[in-house]
Amino acid sequence: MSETDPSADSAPYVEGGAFRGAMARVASAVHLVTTDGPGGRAGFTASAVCSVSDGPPTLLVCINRTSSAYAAMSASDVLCVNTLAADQSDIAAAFGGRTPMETRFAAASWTRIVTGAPVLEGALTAFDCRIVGRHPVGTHDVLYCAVVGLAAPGDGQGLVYAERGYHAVPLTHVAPREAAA
Ligand SMILES: NC(=O)C1=CN([C@@H]2O[C@H](COP(=O)(O)OP(=O)(O)OC[C@H]3O[C@@H](n4cnc5c(N)ncnc54)[C@H](O)[C@@H]3O)[C@@H](O)[C@H]2O)C=CC1
Ligand SMILES: Cc1cc2nc3c(=O)[nH]c(=O)nc-3n(C[C@H](O)[C@H](O)[C@H](O)COP(=O)(O)O)c2cc1C
Repeated sequence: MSETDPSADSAPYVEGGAFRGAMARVASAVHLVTTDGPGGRAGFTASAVCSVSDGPPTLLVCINRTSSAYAAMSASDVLCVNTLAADQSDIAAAFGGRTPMETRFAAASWTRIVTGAPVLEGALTAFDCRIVGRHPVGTHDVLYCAVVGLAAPGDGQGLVYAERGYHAVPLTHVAPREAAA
């Protein structure tokens, strides 16, 4: 474990509930992170996904070690980040917990491209990845993912999660004041 130790610093962590309350204000894209490997087929809904670098193309994914998908993700070298479209909140809910894995996957159609990880048909876009690093931080593991395949991006609207609910991205362009002048 290589967490920052707050006792080595003057400021302790804020309380977890206050942190989650603040994070509820932060709108995030919604993804299904899926795998298929020695631990079987598994997937979970994730908002903690981030682009790390384009050289080489790398994403990070954060997974709670209590997740029912954790054992399969740990046993696998591959995963796919399937970014959801606005009309896919039902499948986000299905992969968001307390649903058996086979029921989750039965809720949609799947394909495979490079690694064999499940690629969601109709996703806004999908990043097929090899897992190249794992780093525990608190309750979660951060997975570093080399992007080795892309599914053709759809032309729909994106799905975002904010204020504890799902919303469509209207893509209303807002120009900074100086750019508009
Ligand atoms: N990064 C994660 O692990 C996330 C987990 N969730 C799960 O979904 C449940 C419902 O979430 P909400 O309805 O949004 O209400 P909430 O009040 O539990 O969470 C509000 C926000 O805090 C963050 N968050 C929640 N749980 C977290 C966790 N364990 N680790 C890191 N960040 C976390 C997320 O940004 C979330 O949107 C959560 O209790 C959690 O189990 C939801 C979003 C992100
Ligand atoms: C919108 C949303 C975003 C989520 N983001 C994450 C995430 O980034 N990482 C994570 O480990 N769990 C995340 N979760 C929670 C998992 O999808 C899932 O609920 C959790 O792993 C427990 O599921 P289980 O019943 O399969 O154990 C999120 C849930 C929702 C609804």
